[in-house]
Amino acid sequence: MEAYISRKRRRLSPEVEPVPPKTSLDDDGADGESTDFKLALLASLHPDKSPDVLLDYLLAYHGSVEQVCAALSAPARDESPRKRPCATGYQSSLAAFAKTSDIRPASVKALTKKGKTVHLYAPEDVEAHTPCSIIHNFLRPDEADALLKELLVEAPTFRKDTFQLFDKTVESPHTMRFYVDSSAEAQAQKTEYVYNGSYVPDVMQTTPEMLKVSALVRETVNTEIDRRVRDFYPDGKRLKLQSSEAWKPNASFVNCYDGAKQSVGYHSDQLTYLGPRAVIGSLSLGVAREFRVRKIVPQVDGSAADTQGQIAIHLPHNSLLVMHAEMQEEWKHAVAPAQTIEPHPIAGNKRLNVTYRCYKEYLHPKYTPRCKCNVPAVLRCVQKQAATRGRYMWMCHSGYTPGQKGCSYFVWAEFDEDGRPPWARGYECNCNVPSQMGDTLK
Ligand SMILES: O=C(O)CCC(=O)C(=O)O
Ligand SMILES: [Fe+2]
Repeated sequence: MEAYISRKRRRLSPEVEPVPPKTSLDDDGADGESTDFKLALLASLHPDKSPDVLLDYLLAYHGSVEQVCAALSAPARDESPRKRPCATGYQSSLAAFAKTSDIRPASVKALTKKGKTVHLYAPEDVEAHTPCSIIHNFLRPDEADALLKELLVEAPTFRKDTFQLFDKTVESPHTMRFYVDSSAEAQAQKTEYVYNGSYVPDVMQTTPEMLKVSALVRETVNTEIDRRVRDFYPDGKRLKLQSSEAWKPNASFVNCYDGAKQSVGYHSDQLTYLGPRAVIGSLSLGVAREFRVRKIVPQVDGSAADTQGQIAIHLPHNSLLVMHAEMQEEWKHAVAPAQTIEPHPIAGNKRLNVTYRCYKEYLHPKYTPRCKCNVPAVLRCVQKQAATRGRYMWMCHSGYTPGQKGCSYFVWAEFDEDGRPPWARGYECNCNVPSQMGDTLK
């Protein structure tokens, strides 16, 4: 359902984003050396330091052996690096190297450089350096196992997401299914909601364990949103266009990754039915995998974008990752293929993932603009082009899928401070702020 596979885009109009430059972020970096090699080098230079300590330094200095050596040779610091936390046996924390106030996202310096991957394990590092927060051991072990078992029964009938790219049918390298909370809603989804220009025939009603867990996810995600706003956002206020209503999941994509090679390419989730500044609660079960995120760097005058590297967040069994309101518009995420995986006692080689989402009634396709092909338009946010970055547009679904027949329909989208469109109940005209869309929406 999501635009999982990275691809070049055809240019629609000067207002729409240009073709992004191709990037390769899966290697070990511009200097070409692996972390193991760097650790071996550091160990030979600093035989008095344990590999754990050297790894912490390497992470803190973005993989630069030179900077680690300089730091280790400098006179002793007052605050020596904190002992590694040991919740999962392999966790490391960057927090020992920076005061908390220095690493709030508002002031954070780029943690990564182009071509580098920084691995984060500790919740305090994840929330300081990415738009996500993570809760390990989220459910009681028996609850997590019950949900996992239920999903393992469902998973063999999941399908690969497909869409048309020129004359080819492209498949995402994992399987999935979409669930909604009632059978009436499942029926409506099949006949009313459009994804990548097509109806989705395979929508199911949320299973009993998923529904039970949904209530727990709801409570925790709302708490996490409040904490994020209070501790991380400017002036402790919600982001502009972020809904002030409580987050209430009513739909979910369930993903299955069977074996190390199954994956999802870099993408942002579609906002068409979630609205601006959407929050998603993503529960991982079974095999632990790496969730990679990278910030989208604005492109000024055709300059090279994507100059930052990526951050890998480790998602063990029974962890809840909250993707906060700044995630979909400003970052991309992926589940990378793994070199090796550790089989899970119940799931074997499979990872199951439930992404709980809040579909907004006012974004039902009966209300949203239709393109000239008479198909409900998709909602997109300009991510790269610096001049229009952060503005939303309704456009023909074909606009982002090369080779798809469609029209060039495009209008800027308008929302009030709460992210509600003009036709929603409670919409408050942002009359005292410049319009999001100019005069284009009829
Ligand atoms: O498997 C995951 O953790 C992420 C899945 C995802 O990105 C999605 O469902 O949109
Ligand atoms: Fe996603």
